[in-house]
Amino acid sequence: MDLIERVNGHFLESIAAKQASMELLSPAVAVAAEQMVACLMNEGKILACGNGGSAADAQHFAAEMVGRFEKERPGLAAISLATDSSALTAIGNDYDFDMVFSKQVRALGHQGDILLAISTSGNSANVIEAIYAAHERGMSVVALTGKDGGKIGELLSPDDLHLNVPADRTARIQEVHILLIHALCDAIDCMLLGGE
Ligand SMILES: O=C(CO)[C@@H](O)[C@H](O)[C@H](O)[C@H](O)COP(=O)(O)O
Ligand SMILES: [Zn+2]
Repeated sequence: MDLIERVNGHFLESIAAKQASMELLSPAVAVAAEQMVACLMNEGKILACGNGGSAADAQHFAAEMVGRFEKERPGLAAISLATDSSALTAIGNDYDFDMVFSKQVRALGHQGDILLAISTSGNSANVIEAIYAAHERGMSVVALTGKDGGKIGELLSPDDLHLNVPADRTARIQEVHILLIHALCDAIDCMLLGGE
């Protein structure tokens, strides 16, 4: 087996997924960034959640909000719900793993906050529960999914935004998700600080 060919295949597939996503999702990313800026300027915050690679994405996003992305600016209010190992293990152990994010949303979320829900399949039960909890709290949802959007695609409300990556392979969807997250960070900074 030619491993270089195989690696080239990953690059080509990733490029194709990104090209298709650009054509489909750029306007929705701009709207999501506008909603996030409005939320942050109104004393709101963004809660982010996901499993596995998407947990890393939630943490990555929150770090770039609270710290910085590319430009110097005051920190912005965002929390990864996938990062506190004590909360995750306590809720998972004492209640149910399906509740690890929703319990945190109910504890921390307020009307006007935004939930950034990340799931490549759109079917992770704990992310779905977090969306129910966000709706209950009067929060809107920005959902990053892939494949057919899964159950998440069906339960979003008209106030929510669905960024569904048109790809089937989890790795490719994750690669587009991190690009979408960086594009969101850049658009938020551009609105707050002006573009160069
Ligand atoms: O990073 C990867 C695969 O690339 C895995 O860790 C993956 O994130 C996990 O299997 C997740 O549990 C998948 O959940 P989801 O994206 O379907 O919500
Ligand atoms: Zn991965």
